[in-house]
Amino acid sequence: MCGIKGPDHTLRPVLPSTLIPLAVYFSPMSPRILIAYATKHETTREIADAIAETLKEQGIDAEARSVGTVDSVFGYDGVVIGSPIYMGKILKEAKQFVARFAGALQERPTAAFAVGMSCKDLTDENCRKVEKAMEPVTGPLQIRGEMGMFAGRMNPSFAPVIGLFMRYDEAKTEDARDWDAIRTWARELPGRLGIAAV
Ligand SMILES: Cc1cc2nc3c(=O)[nH]c(=O)nc-3n(C[C@H](O)[C@H](O)[C@H](O)COP(=O)(O)O)c2cc1C
Repeated sequence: MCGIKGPDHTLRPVLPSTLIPLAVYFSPMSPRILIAYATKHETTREIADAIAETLKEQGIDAEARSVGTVDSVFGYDGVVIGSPIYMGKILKEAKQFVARFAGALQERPTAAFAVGMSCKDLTDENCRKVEKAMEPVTGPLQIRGEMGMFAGRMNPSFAPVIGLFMRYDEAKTEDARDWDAIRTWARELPGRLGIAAV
């Protein structure tokens, strides 16, 4: 084989410069996954960041972005949509994201996760409430595999008025995020989306 010695003393093949753009075009690229999140108090953003980091460890080109900053989902091989739940509903920004990109989202594999204090105790009733809240995402899209249901973070400052009407255990300061559960779910995402790392 024709080759030159690289600085690390391994043989490197020589490509005529005219073929380099072709080689770049055909070289395997890392699959790209978008984690599009809505948030009011950053809890869900931090979860989306942890999911992106976990995917990157698997060789996936993952990007966590607030739903409002996404102009297009073209170029992504899969999309994950995450929202916190407030008063039994997901944030309107998450609904708007799904409505805005519905066509393109239906053409690519999608996964979803919800964040809420009810996810601390996933009884059948709480699961049903979370599933109901996520219907604006799961209804129009073919969500792959199990939806992530992650306990969030609570602070009375999140709800200065409504907080007065919450039970003490619902309104107290608490970070109930289970990072192991979040990372385990994220590690299973490529399989769920049918995307293989290169
Ligand atoms: C006013 C208020 C209402 C909430 N309602 C719900 C709810 O209906 N179900 C639930 O599971 N969690 C509920 N939560 C908890 C939030 O989902 C939790 O604080 C979440 O971590 C917030 O995420 P964010 O920081 O990304 O906005 C509520 C929190 C507040 C402050």
